Parts: sequence; C-alpha cells; structure tokens
Amino acid sequence: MEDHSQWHDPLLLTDVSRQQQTLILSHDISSTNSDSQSIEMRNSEGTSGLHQSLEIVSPQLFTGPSTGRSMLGFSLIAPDLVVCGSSPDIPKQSSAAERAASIVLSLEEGINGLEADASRGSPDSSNFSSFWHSADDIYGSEVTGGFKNLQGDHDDQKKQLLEARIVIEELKKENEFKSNECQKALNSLHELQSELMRKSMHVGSLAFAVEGQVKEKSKWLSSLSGLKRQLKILKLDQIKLSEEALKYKDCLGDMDGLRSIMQASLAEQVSYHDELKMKVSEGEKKRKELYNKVLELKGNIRVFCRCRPLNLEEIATGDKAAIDFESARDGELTIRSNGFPRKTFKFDAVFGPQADQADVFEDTAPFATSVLDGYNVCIFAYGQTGTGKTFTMEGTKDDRGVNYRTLSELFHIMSERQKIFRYEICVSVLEVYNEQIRDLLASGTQPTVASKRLEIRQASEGVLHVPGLIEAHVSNISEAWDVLQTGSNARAVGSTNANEHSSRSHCIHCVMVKGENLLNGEFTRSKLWLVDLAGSERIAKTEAQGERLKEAQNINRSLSALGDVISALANKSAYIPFRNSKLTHLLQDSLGGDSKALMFLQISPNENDLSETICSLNFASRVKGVELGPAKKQLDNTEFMRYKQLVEKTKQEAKLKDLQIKKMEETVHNLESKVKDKDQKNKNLQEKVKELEAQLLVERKLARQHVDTKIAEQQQQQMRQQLEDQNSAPTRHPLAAKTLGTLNDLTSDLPRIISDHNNQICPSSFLLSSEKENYPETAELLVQLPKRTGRASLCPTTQRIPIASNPRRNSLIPLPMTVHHVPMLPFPPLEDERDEVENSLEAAICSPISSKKKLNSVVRRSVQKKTKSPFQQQLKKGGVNVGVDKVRVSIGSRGRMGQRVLLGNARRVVTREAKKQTQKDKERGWNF
Ligand SMILES: Nc1ncnc2c1ncn2[C@@H]1O[C@H](COP(=O)(O)OP(=O)(O)OP(=O)(O)O)[C@@H](O)[C@H]1O
Repeated sequence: MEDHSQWHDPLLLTDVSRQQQTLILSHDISSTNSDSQSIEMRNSEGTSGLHQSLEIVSPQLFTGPSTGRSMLGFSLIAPDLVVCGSSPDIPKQSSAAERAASIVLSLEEGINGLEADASRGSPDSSNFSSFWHSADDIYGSEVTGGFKNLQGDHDDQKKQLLEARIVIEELKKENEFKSNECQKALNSLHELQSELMRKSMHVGSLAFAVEGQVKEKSKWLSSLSGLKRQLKILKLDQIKLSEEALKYKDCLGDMDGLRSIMQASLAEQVSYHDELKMKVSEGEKKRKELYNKVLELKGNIRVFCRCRPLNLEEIATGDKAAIDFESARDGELTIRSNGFPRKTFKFDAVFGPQADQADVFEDTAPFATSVLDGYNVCIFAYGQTGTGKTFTMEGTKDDRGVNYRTLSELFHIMSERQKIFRYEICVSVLEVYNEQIRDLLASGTQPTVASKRLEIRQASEGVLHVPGLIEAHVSNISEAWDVLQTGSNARAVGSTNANEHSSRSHCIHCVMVKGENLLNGEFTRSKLWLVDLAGSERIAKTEAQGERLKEAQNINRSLSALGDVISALANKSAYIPFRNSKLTHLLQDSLGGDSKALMFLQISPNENDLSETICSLNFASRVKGVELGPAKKQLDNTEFMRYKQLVEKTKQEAKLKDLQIKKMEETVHNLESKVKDKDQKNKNLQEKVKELEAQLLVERKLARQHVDTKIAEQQQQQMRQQLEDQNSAPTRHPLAAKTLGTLNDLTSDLPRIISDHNNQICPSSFLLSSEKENYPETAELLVQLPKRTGRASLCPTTQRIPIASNPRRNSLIPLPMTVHHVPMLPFPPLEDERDEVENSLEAAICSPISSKKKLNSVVRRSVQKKTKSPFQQQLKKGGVNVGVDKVRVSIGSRGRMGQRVLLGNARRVVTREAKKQTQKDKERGWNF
C-alpha cells in the first residue's frame, strides 16, 4: 500500500485536487468513446487567456466501470496538465488499474509520465508496468493494439516535444539575445535619458537665453517703436518747419523791403542823431569854455570875506565893530580904527553880518558846476578862531552852510545832466590834527578804536591819493550829508578862550566825482575839497597851554605853510612848498595852476580882534593876488584806456557776430535751396499724378464708349431677333411698332427687351455704376428697375458673370460734366461717315428694312459718337491706337496693366473668330 501522505506533486505543486477552485476539469470518459477528446481549459476567472488542447486517450481501461472518472489537474503556476494517478482524490480502494490510469502529463517535460516516473524511480512505475502486463493479460491483444497506438502517438508527441524543446532553446537563445539587446537598449536608453536630461538642461538654458533675447527684443522693439514715433514727430516737425520756412520765405521779401526802409530811416535818424550829438557836444564844450573863461576872468582863486555879527557877549561887553560895512561895496572892505577909516581891502565878495547863508552860497554855486565839468575845486574857510568858519561851511540844522548847499547843487546839476552825463560821487571825511591825517569816517564807525595814521601817496602825475581812506559812495544829498555829518561829529574840538567849541584840527571833506559823457564817451575825474580850517589864534591871547598849545602851534604852522604855498604860487616860484604841511600836501592837486579855489575869509567885527583881523585880511589879500593860471580839465586816462580796450573788444565781438550771421545766412540759404528742391519734387509728383488721372479718365471714357458700342450691338441683335420673331409670329413686338429716337423711349423699352432674353441680362446693370455719376437721368431708371447684384452682359451669347464690387474712383479729379448719354441721342451723323456706317450696318444686319433702319440709327449714332469722340484726339496725340475700324482699349484700374481687347467696328459680322475672341475675353474675366 502506498503512503499517500508522501505523495508529491511532480511539478512541486500543491495537491492538484486542492486547486479545484482554480481549475478542475472533470469529465466522464465514456467507455464507448475511443476517440480523442479535446479539452478546453479555462482558468477560474473564466477568461480565455489560456487555452490548452490536449489529445488524450480515454480508453475504458483508464476507468473502471465502477468509477468511470478520471481526474485532470492543471496548475496555474506551471502550465502543466497533470493527470494525477496517485491523487488522494482517487479512491484508495481502487484497483491498481485504476491508479495506473492516473497519468502525469507535463507540458514541459512532455507526455512522458511513464518514463519520467520510471526514471525518478517513482513507486508508480512498477505499478504501471505491471499494470500494462496485467492489462495485456486481462484485455488481450485489443489492449495491446491500443497501447501501441498510444505509444505511436507518444512517440510522435515526443518528437514534437523535442522539436518544441529545440524551438524553446532557440527561443531561449533568442530571448537571451533579445535580453542582451534589451539590456543594451536599456543602457542606451539610460544614456539617451541622461543625454536627454543634458539636452533638456541645455534646452532650458537655451530657453532662458531665448527668453532673455525675447525680452531684449521686446525692449528693442519698444525702443524702435519709440524711435519711430519720434521719427514721425520729427517728420511732422520738419513738415511744419518747412511750412514755416515757406511762410518766412514769403515774408522774407516783405521783410527785406521793410528792412531797407527801416535801415534808410534809421540811417537818417542816426545821422541826425550824430549831428545832434555833435552839436550838443560842441555846445557843451563851448559852454564849458565860456563858463571857465568867466571863472578865469573872475579868478581861479577867489576870496570872499565874511564878517560875523557881534555876538551877545561882545554886545554885552560894549565892544564896538571895527569894520565899516556901509562902505563895503564892490568887494571893498574898510577897517576903521578909532572911528576913522584905516585901511581898505578888496575881495571878490564881502558879506557883512546881515548876509545869510543863501547870499554867501549864491556866488559859490558856480564852483559846483566847475566840479561837474571836471575841474578840481577847493573851498576853504580861513580866519581867526571863533569868526564863523564852521558856521559858514557847516551851517546849522536850520541854516545850512556851503558844504550842504554845494553838495545839493552838485546833485541838482547831475540830475539835470543825467541824459548826457553819468556821474559817480564818493565822499571822504578826514582831518589834519597835529600834522596827522585821520579818517573821520573810520573813527566815526569805530569810535573806540584809534584811527590809524594815513599817508599821502602820489597815484599818478599830479594826482594824490590817500591809501586806506574810506570813500563812501553816495547817490543823493541825504546820503552825502549823513556821511559828512558822521565825519564832522568825530572831529576834534575843544574849548578855548575864544571859542567854547573851537575846532582844533583842519576838517576836510573830499567829494570825488567821476563823470562820463554819454555823447562822446569822455571820462572826467575831479575833486571838491570843502575845508574848514582850524582857527588861527594868538597863543598869547588865548593863553593856550599844554595840549591846546601844541594844537595851536600845529594849526598856526599849517596855516603858515598854506600861506607860503599861496605866496609861492603868487610869486610863480619854481618850487611850491606843498609838502611843508599835511594840509598843503593834501590840497596840492587842488591848489595848482589847473584848479579853482575859493577862500572864505572869516573876520570878527570886534574892535578888540582888529589886529587878527588885519592879519587875516593881509593873508587873504595875498591869496587874492595869486594867479593860478588857466584851469585844466582833469581827464581820466585810465578810463580812457579802459574805454579804448572796450572799443577794441566790441570791435572783435562785432566781427565774430558778423561771421556768425554769415554762417546763419548760409544755413538759411541751404535750407531754402532744400525747400525749393522739395517743392520741385512735389510739383513733379503732382504733375505725374495729374497725368495718371488724365490717363485713367481717358481709359474710363474709352471703356464707357466700348460698353456703349457693345450695348448697341446687343440691342441690334435683340432688335434683329425680335424682328425675326415678329415676322414669324402673328403679333409684333411692341418695340417694333415704336419709333426709336429718344433716349427715354429706348430706356423705357430696354428693360423689357432685355428681360425677354431669358433673363440673361440684368437691367440694372446695363449701365455701369460709374455711369450713375455721369448720367443721373439713367440712375432714376436704375432705381425703378429691379435691383440685381452682379454684372450682366447684353450679349446673349455671353454668360453672366458676377459683377465685381463697384470700382472705387481712384482720381480725385471730377469726371467730365459733359453729358454722354447712352448712344441713342438723335443727332444726325455726318453725311460722309453716315453712309459708310449705314452701309456697313446694312451689310451686317439681316433684318427687315423698316425696323432695321431704326436699329441702324441707334447703332450708327453710337459708332458715330465713338468716331467723333474728343478723346480720340487725345488718344491719337497720346499715341494710342484708336480708329474707326479698330479700337484698342486698355481697361485697368489702380495702376494695373490693362488688358487690351481688340474690338471690331460696326461692319464686322460676328464670325467664328470673333466668337472665339469673345470666348477668350470671357475666360479672361472681361465683363462689359
Ligand atoms: N554869520 C554869522 N551869523 C551868526 N552867528 C555866527 C556867524 N558866524 C559865526 N557865528 C557864531 O559864532 C560862533 C563861532 O562860530 P564858529 O564856531 O563857526 O567859529 P570858528 O571860526 O569855526 O571857530 P573855530 O575856529 O574855533 O572853530 C558860533 O556860535 C556861531 O553861531
């Protein structure tokens, strides 16, 4: 007995019987059916993916009558068909034959179960052989034969199995080969993938670069568009500028004329102005000369004697006046002593105690004019202390003295001369105290700071200068007076026996005047010295001591030096001791021979001051006798040189400007020439456009005439056909009964006639749309007619071709207003041509004569119109071949090359060639 527990699946499968869930085939093996059966196996999912057909032998010997069943198992894992001979499902009680009937079939190893079992030493092999022997015994030769058959089949199957194995081996090799190839392909695929990756990265970088390029391109495009816009703007500007240039060009002529007129007038005015300037200059020069002569006649150094009144103290003490003012006439002054006239002095003017400031200044004012004329002027007051020098020069707040009035007179004259002269005035205030020059303006602005000592320097020949001296620029009297008052307040004063507020220094006001003659450009530089001298005094009388004594000594010394200078000038000495004192040194350029001086001799009327008064009078008399000589005008050479340099510079600038003007004129000429060229080009283009428009107009006219001719021919044919129909039909066509003569008649009948031709003609299109523009009367007809799109031919033989869109008029030139009616106008043709045309028409038309004549007249007029068209003359002139016999028409629009159509004249009968030509035209797309 076998141990079924040790049974193994030959294919190391699980028990086949337990795989019945996956696939179990069981079938009855019919004992009577000895044929092979085809078993179709399906997997448990019922799909037909696996099909195995097996030829199995199912003899009765495998199954006993009692069981009649055999088990077939199929593993889904291995495609083997197993007939389990020792399956546990096979009843153990079965006989050996039944167990032997269990055959193991393996597709892989072939149906070689017996041999396989035998080779494996399966326990069933002995049973199987014994089974066969027993079967042979039992069933005899019949079984043996079947077995042999089976064995034969088995051999065949073995062969097939071998072949299959060979095929499998080949397939395996091929599989390995394919696997290698696949591996190679896989490797190459990996390489390709890596290459693809690199390419992708490269493509990515390229895409990035392309994106950048695209951005850059967009930027360039945007900039390009901007540049285009700018170019357009510039072109527009250029056009505007051209227009403006044209306008300016037009205005240029007027401007030239106006400019010449203005230049002439300006030249006259300039000459007149120059003449006036010359006259004014000469007048001014004469005035100066005369004025100066007057002053010279009066004396360049003049002495005015002024005597103050007795003050209250003197009156109180009962002092008597020693001056006889009653006899003071014509500048004479008489000194009385003890009631008797003692000595008489003569001066330029004598002002008594009753004379006020205005009276004194009345004779002083001419010196202000001399200052503005360019002369140095020195006005100083000399006299004993307390005699009224300061009063005369400064005056009081309510009664201004010479200083204020002279300055006021200066600014007054300046305002009067402002159209001719331009002046600049600077003011300095200084004092000579103890032979030291002090700047009173500097000490006035900084009272706590000690004024530095100033020295006199010679700037140029005859011109002295005090370096460091403050010069205040003033433009009116108030400013000048404020400056002078500021300096006067800083003057050194002290109390003496003779004067409570005695001036202890020489106060000097210097007014510097710069003048420019606007007419002749002459520059002047002059000075006005307003000097309030310190009072001379008798030291013994004043009992001055200490500082006052020192002051008095310096004062007397300087006054003595002044007297020496004046005496030297009077004696015409070769040496003038100007430098003996600071005072004379300062006044050197104003005490010379070319200056004017005015001295106010201040005297006291008091009898007690008679000796000082006589000293002063003697001093003044000596001054009065000095002849300073003719005054010289102080010309400023530096200003003159500067003026010369300015003139040279102005000349050079004028030359440069002239060159620039010449360049600009050349540029303007170039622009004008360019504008002219552009204008010429524009004119040429306009002429070309006009020529083209004229040519287009001619072509249109010819086309229109051609259409007319065609219409006439078609009508002729229609008429002919109608006449033929009428001849053949019992009733006549209404048109035949009518008389053709007017356009309205024809146009009224024409649509109906056309409609009779099987609607081959579109009534509304027998006139071109462009005809509406020229024939408004026919346009009304077209409105009444049924509208149809497209263009129709009147020729019945032609096919209807869809009309193109209405051709837009290219020319802006209006079409000729001459009414060109359709060729039915009833005017007689010329006799010579009419016969010819009629003959030709008669030869062409084969129809009854009565109606034919009417038709002939229609066609004749059309032909006659064509032959007599004025455009033919133009075409002949233009070289276009136009004639009666043949009309070559070029129809084109928008500059296209026109196609030429050879048209026949009225004589031509429609021949085959003509039909062919017509057909060609149709093929070409012509539609008349
Ligand atoms: N013509 C005059 N009419 C009225 N008063 C006068 C006249 N002249 C001088 N006086 C008065 O005499 C006084 C002295 O005058 P002032 O100070 O001008 O003399 P001075 O010559 O300047 O003296 P010093 O030389 O000491 O400065 C003043 O009070 C002044 O008002």
